Amino acid sequence: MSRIELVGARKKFEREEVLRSLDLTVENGELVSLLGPSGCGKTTTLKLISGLLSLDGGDIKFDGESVLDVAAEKRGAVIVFQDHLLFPHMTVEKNVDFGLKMMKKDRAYRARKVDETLKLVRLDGFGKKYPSELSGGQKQRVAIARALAVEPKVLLLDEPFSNLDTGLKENMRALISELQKELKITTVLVTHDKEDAMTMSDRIAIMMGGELLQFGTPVELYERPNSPEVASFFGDASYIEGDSSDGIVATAFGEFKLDCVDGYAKLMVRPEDVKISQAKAGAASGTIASRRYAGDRIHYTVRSGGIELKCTAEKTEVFELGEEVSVELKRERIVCMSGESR
Ligand SMILES: Nc1ncnc2c1ncn2[C@@H]1O[C@H](COP(=O)(O)OP(=O)(O)OP(=O)(O)O)[C@@H](O)[C@H]1O
Repeated sequence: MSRIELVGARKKFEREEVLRSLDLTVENGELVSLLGPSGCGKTTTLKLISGLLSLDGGDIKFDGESVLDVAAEKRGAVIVFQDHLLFPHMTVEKNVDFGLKMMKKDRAYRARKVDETLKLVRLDGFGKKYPSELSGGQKQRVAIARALAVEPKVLLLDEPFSNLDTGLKENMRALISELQKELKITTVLVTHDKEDAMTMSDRIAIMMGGELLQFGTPVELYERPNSPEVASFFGDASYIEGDSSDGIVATAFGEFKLDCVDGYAKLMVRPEDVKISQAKAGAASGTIASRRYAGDRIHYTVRSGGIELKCTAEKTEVFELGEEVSVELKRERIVCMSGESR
């Protein structure tokens, strides 16, 4: 277990500045996901933590001590890449034993550890097989066993589920979450899948263009995103403009008590927090512009003035295209986007 700190971390490849002063702390035993679009610097960050790449500026600390002068193999951080890179000519056992052998552990210890780790990833009985005899999910588990066998301080996972189909992905997510909690191992997971991030992480770091957009728990990021970019990572959202004065924001859908700076305000609301009902006098209204049946729910868009609001309704709440409806926003769920200008 280690606490990882990136302090003003910078990395350039030729002229491309991939990381611009990244500050990020992963607490002891925490699982943090790095989530962001392709090319935003997630894998680069993992490689910097592991020591496979070196920084152009800033610092990386494990438990408060800089590791910049510590070679990759001495840092105690292992990376599992998406393509799992097992040695094809070695059995599962030998693959898992590889790191232990490098560490010059004695034979009895290695045999016990290989056994123990294969059990941990539910692969007991597979030791004598070769990678070519395994499924994608099993190979991935061998790769994880190989990483865990050396008892790393830090586990770094680079898109570990991207080659797996949905069912297998679920199993792997559950397995990794379980192992991570059981072993209390500080883990950084790189993913571009919001579901991986949401379901597995203690905290999620949203990266874009080499910068951290927001860092927080899954609930914070879903319910209190600090920008439309972050909001859009975790599903649909609608935006309403308004004027803020003394903590009250006036909009076409009513007035809301919100902590926005005075002047122009941009509010975000999730589809499940937009409530539509039969038109009634005195309420804000709109017309149904689209309807999409989704089995257990119905997705609507409601047009009001120049605004389109997305709304997720119960399957029993059936409205017709063009029908006029009343629109109500759940006040406590509205978010004021900071730093937005008209
Ligand atoms: N060794 C390298 N040499 C030159 N450029 C590189 C190198 N490694 C990465 N890059 C560039 O740095 C940028 C960030 O790459 P990185 O692999 O960190 O992104 P990522 O967020 O992990 O993306 P993905 O989700 O596609 O894996 C990309 O533009 C990539 O082309």
